[in-house]
Amino acid sequence: MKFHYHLIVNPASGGGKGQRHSDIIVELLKKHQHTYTMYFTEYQDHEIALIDRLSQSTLIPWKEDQIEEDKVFPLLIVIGGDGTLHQVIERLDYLKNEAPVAYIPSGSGNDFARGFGISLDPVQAFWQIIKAGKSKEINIFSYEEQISGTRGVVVNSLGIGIDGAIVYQTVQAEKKQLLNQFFLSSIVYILPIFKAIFKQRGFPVLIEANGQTFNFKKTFLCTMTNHPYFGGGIAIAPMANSQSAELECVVVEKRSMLKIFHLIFLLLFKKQEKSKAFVHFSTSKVRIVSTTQQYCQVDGEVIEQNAFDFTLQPKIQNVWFQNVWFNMKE
Ligand SMILES: Nc1ncnc2c1ncn2[C@@H]1O[C@H](COP(=O)(O)OP(=O)(O)OP(=O)(O)O)[C@@H](O)[C@H]1O
Repeated sequence: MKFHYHLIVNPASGGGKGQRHSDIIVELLKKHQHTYTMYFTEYQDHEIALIDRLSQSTLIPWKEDQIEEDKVFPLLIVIGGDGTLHQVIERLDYLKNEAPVAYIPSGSGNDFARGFGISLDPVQAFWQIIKAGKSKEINIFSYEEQISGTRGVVVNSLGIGIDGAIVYQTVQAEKKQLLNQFFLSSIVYILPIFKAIFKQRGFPVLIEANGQTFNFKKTFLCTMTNHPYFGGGIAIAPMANSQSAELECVVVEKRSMLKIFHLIFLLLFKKQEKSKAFVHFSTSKVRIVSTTQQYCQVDGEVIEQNAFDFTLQPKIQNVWFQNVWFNMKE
């Protein structure tokens, strides 16, 4: 079987990492005499139009029993951050196209790559794709939200409360920074986190899972994830297993500020289970009802303040990578 690689590149991801990584990958493709076509995203959500076009004309599911020596399989490779990958996978899901997706992580957070064992080094990630040789299935999850009538997929995590508020405050700070060239960029990322933490009030959440109903009166964070990482490598759920078809549901209740900062400290050492404010459980399906106006994040993108009634369950995604790393330099 031969391959033709179709590369969707978000050059702006990771502050230009997408462009730099795509240059490296193109060099490798040329050197190893692979054929390829490049598609650069030029504006926000451009991935959707590109997937629509490729889905109609090119992308097909991988069928193990239809492999032929002289046939060429069109393999999609995404070069971008978690947001780009989310957009691509969500659109393929919407179009019911089961084509496999390969991925070169090039964002600032790269939680999907950390969670599923893809190297953050583009050369290593390239060989994880080339050496894979076939499509495989992983577990991500899908959601339906009753109040807005929306549905979609989650490749990393979906959270209501403080994580949504931090993403919101960070986006606002980034917008302001564009107007103020002299602002220190590291402060731009630290200040919104503190602002969100101090502003976040405890809020009621109802969770239905595993045939039980849980009522949390003063929720600070309520996050569903299928692997350990969120927020750019923070192991919010170290117990989550990316190989299992279960979701990990994490709830933190608001106590005093001192207890919140103690929990953040424990989090840095993956010892959060020592805190009584930290609750977690695994489930194959979950409903989360939050009746007050809260921010929500889906794979690091913010949903404006609202009430939410989410139902989430695992979903199979076809991917093209081996989670074995290769000692290849180029
Ligand atoms: N050329 C572009 N300019 C600006 N935004 C773009 C462009 N191409 C795609 N986008 C948008 O960028 C967002 C995704 O960014 P992405 O998450 O991949 O990078 P990141 O934010 O740097 O990484 P991470 O999520 O890992 O922190 C999507 O909303 C996508 O539509």
